[in-house]
Amino acid sequence: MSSFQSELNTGLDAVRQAAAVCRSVQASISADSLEKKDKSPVTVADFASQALICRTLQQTFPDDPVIGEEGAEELRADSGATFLDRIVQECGAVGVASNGSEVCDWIDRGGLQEYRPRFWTLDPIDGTKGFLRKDQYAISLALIVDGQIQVGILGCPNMPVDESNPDGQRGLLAWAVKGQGSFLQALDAPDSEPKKIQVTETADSADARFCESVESGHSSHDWSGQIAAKLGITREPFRIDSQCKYLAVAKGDADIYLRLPTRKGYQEKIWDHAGGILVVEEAGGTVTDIHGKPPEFSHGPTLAKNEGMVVTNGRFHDAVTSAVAVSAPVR
Ligand SMILES: Nc1ncnc2c1ncn2[C@@H]1O[C@H](COP(=O)(O)O)[C@@H](O)[C@H]1OP(=O)(O)O
Ligand SMILES: [Mg+2]
Ligand SMILES: [Mg+2]
Ligand SMILES: [Mg+2]
Repeated sequence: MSSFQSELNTGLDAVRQAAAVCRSVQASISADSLEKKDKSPVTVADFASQALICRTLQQTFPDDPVIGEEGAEELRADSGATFLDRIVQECGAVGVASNGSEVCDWIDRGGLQEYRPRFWTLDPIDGTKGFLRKDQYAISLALIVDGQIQVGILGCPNMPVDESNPDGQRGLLAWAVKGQGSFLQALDAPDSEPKKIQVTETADSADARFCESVESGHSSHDWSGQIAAKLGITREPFRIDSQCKYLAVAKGDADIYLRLPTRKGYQEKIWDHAGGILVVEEAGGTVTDIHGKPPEFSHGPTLAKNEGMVVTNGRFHDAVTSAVAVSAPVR
């Protein structure tokens, strides 16, 4: 078996199962809970997704630690009992019978806080705001060995299977193993032939389409506007939530993804990037932080030595980081 095949297959199974839970919970969000800005659906889905993925990883790789976004502390408190019941129910709905204490133990398998030579990192729902708006979100899982991302997986349950038909079938699963390319499959067609994906061949940055966060609190829209002007970009930004932006670049729907810090001192979390980065790099793209430095996955849960992120198809990466530098606001 070629390298990391077992890790990849286990990760793909885990992400498919988590996607089923996320979809079922997202479908239950009512207009009423949207109106009330009720955050409980995303809380239930976040925890259930992390529980199921950590459970699957534990079964196949019992010695592998996980740096996951969530922890079960609040669920173990008396005030968490109602949530915990709902999470147990959601796990049951995808065929995983459990009880509250098991679910909490699975979630807390994601509690590694420091660097290890081999670990997984998991964002059980990336883009919680998109999830609540019934829009885009991602499930991101990656395996890091000696500081290098070796396996990256993105589950994107709401991404259109055919970009030209946004109202058609939805749900994509993308993955990459280092050195083996990036692949894409419809989430609901696990037996279909995976399609190799490639970034665009756009050579002039002025022709580029860039994507960025919907939320201006997560990535500065003012700054990206100035960068676009410097690069001569006239196309409107493609705003989507979550690591779906990495997928958009990897499969050629966009040429650039900018993540620009809104304040000094924010440390990006490794689970917000690891899965997406490998999928872009193996599709031929380039990823650095805003200073042109490669992301460093050897400092625990955050990218402590990096700031923001710049993702391109690799044709004009230095021009983009230069435009970022010359237009940097005083922070
Ligand atoms: N101040 C912030 N700056 C950057 N990212 C943030 C900030 N606050 C939350 N996030 C995280 O940004 C990501 C969403 O980014 P985007 O806006 O591109 O969809 C999520 O990982 C979200 O966490 P979460 O995983 O809880 O949703
Ligand atoms: Mg996230
Ligand atoms: Mg998250
Ligand atoms: Mg969160």
